[in-house]
Amino acid sequence: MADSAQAQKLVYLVTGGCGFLGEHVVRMLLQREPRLGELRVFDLHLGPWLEELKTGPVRVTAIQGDVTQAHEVAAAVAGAHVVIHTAGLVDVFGRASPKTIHEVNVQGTRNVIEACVQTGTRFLVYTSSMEVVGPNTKGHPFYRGNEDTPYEAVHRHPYPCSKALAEWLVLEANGREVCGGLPLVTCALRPTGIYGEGHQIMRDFYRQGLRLGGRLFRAIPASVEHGRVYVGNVAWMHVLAARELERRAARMGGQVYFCYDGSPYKSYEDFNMEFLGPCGLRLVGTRPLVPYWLLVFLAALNVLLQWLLRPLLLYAPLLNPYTLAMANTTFTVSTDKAQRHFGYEPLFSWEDSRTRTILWVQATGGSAQ
Ligand SMILES: NC(=O)C1=CN([C@@H]2O[C@H](COP(=O)(O)OP(=O)(O)OC[C@H]3O[C@@H](n4cnc5c(N)ncnc54)[C@H](O)[C@@H]3O)[C@@H](O)[C@H]2O)C=CC1
Ligand SMILES: C[C@H](CCCC(C)(C)O)[C@H]1CC[C@H]2[C@@H]3[C@H](O)CC4=CC(=O)CC[C@]4(C)[C@H]3CC[C@]12C
Repeated sequence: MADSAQAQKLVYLVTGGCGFLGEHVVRMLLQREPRLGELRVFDLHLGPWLEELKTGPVRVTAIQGDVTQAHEVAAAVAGAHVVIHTAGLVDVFGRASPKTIHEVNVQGTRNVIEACVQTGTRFLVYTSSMEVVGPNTKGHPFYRGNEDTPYEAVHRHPYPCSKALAEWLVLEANGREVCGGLPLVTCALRPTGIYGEGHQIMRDFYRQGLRLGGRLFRAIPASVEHGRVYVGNVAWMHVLAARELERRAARMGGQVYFCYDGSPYKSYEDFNMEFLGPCGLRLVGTRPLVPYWLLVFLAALNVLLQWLLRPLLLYAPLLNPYTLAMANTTFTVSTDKAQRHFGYEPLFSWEDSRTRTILWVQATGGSAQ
């Protein structure tokens, strides 16, 4: 009895813990992981909100660091039981160079794996992405697919290339002997497009709509389905996967899981309107108002402008050939693998997820926060 009361307190490390998803993972761990003794939050940029967490019963350690620096990662990992590696450079707009994206997403992940091996940390959950699968460069639809659905995953863009390589490294590391002689257990979670409180792009669309007099203009056919998942459920899935990796190592080790919940299948724009509509915006047009060839032209023009303006300023609009292809290609998942392997059920219903997101857009959408 004394044993269970004093059950081992665990040290968790969350890389990228101050990002959009990372903050939700941090807060979820504090709320829902009873065995948590210390929570290390590692990020290039630490958020001021971390301070308020330091007053609770769990020791919260903020570590400002860079995943590309192996020694900084090793110092943060040393003594941790579990690592949740969400840090990443999410850039599909040409803000960062391909080299930087590779360094952060691939070398950063390699550093995390090597740190686990060197310091004896046995459990690693990696935040991968739907993008390691697709949409591919050929624009093939992936319609309600699962982890075993055959799909030609071909990428050229630096972001999906980096995520695919990093995911491969993580899965390949499963079973490696860590310091102390025990095997490393890893798995990768693949969110589709995440939404919820803190989602910058949602706020950008809201502000754009306000500037356009409360309207957004349909650019993508309503029939194109784009997979979305609520950030709270993605965070919960990370917490649960991290918890269950030890108990279900044989089943979960080296596995990939799409992140899913009850969010409806809709086009990217119609889905956003679920939140932006109640905030007073409307989507004009039942069909795209701009012909597709013109969007393709404008996307190509944006690439040219980005290149021409680079010496003067960073021009990185939302529309480019890659984002257009992403929004214009059906990619949705339908799976229960996480439920079967580690008992995942979404923590937030669609109604909750929607309400929480609407309240957040209303509260912060028009402000500079
Ligand atoms: N936002 C989305 O829809 C999706 C995101 N993902 C993945 O989820 C993870 C988190 O993404 P978001 O929260 O959306 O992005 P984010 O940009 O809000 O968070 C990433 C965090 O990583 C940190 N970071 C970046 N470079 C770093 C470095 N060199 N060293 C230490 N920390 C560094 C950033 O400061 C940031 O706090 C990423 O790995 C991303 O690839 C996967 C699927 C969908
Ligand atoms: C910004 C895109 C929408 C632009 C619409 C247009 C061209 C008409 O203005 C977004 C469409 C799809 C998004 C991506 C998708 O949800 C999957 C992602 C997974 C990740 O791992 C990171 C984020 C993202 C690449 C996401 C980024 C924005 C879109 C391209």
